[in-house]
Amino acid sequence: MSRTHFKNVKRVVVKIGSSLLTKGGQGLDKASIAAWVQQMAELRQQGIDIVLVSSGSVAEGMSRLGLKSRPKTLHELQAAAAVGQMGLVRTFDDNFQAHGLHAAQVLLTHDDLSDRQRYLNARSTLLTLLNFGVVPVINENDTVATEEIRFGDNDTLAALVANLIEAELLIILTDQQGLFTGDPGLYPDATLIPEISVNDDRLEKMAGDSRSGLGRGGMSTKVRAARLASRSGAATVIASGGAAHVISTVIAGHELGTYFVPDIEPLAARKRWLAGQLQVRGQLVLDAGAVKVLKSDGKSLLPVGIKTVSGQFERGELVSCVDESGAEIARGLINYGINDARLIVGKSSSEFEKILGYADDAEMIHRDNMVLI
Ligand SMILES: Nc1ncnc2c1ncn2[C@@H]1O[C@H](COP(=O)(O)OP(=O)(O)O)[C@@H](O)[C@H]1O
Ligand SMILES: N[C@@H](CCC(=O)OP(=O)(O)O)C(=O)O
Repeated sequence: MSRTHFKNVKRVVVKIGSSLLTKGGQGLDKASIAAWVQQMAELRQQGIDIVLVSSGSVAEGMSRLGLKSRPKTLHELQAAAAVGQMGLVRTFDDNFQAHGLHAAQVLLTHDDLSDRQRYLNARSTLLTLLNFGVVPVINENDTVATEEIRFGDNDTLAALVANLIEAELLIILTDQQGLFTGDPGLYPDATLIPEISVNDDRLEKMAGDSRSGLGRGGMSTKVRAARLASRSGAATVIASGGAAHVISTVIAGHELGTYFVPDIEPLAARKRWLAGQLQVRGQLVLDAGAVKVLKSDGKSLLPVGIKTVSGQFERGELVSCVDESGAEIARGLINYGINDARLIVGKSSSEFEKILGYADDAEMIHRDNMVLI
């Protein structure tokens, strides 16, 4: 897909980072917000579905509470987020109303998307809002999210939302012009990359962390988000929120920021949901034969090809499969809890009944419940 296709997109996710929204921690940047909303409103009025993923609740809460630096403890962060989210939604609501549009607040935790039923519910609610012509404004539900159930950063949340609603384009607005060959704050000679494949091995090395003290992700989570989004075929553009008419310019297909080309085979819907799971409960080390049948033959994983298992998991939970060098090959929902899995690794299915006292699935992970990495 080239940038010229962006002119025809029907569904877009726009993610705006904390550093942009809050003028480096000085309170919400209302002029910029008005400009972004105007561009989104124009697109909405042309019939394009727009979903906004907005960070900034913690940063705005810090500003309202007079906190000089991002709180360190979870309860302070959660309190700041609760205060700041009020300002955030009010500002977006006022701005969308000024264009005759309704916004809707949607707060999500990772738990909401890891449970298949809730995932499907979130999807139908978002699609219903879009059918009503509403602009959903999504953020992580910071006040209740514990480490266990959080996305961790809104770049990942935005990518999972793009997967959820099958958006064709994810636009990530940040305080840089796009992805540079290195963090421009640390490497002044770094140059902007206008276009790169989501498969390019150099991405990891180039993208670093956040240094603003306001945001959480940095460029590394944005790159990961571009990869995640590509699993449902979505293209990603990372661009500067400060560039004039940034959203409209990207959609018009002009060269701006970094375009991540989604040149991978998109995954089927259920596998996409699997690939978006973040809480990995255990690890299986596979022998070379098992790695081969998974990768090239598209088969299920049998216990006989597993060397060791580790972690704490129940039947149905997500585990990661690695080769003997530790490289991740696949992820999937396992058919046995850790205690039983330990007993049957390396064994053939004809022995399970004798070992476990019952005969169950022959596969450790069925192909339908597995996604290759
Ligand atoms: N290769 C890179 N190119 C551009 N920015 C980078 C790179 N590596 C790290 N960064 C850092 O990522 C920051 C953007 O991420 P972040 O602070 O999380 O912003 P946001 O609040 O928009 O999510 C930049 O300000 C920069 O310091
Ligand atoms: N939910 C948090 C998001 C924090 C976050 O990911 O920030 P950023 O890296 O700026 O997108 C908030 O609203 O403050």
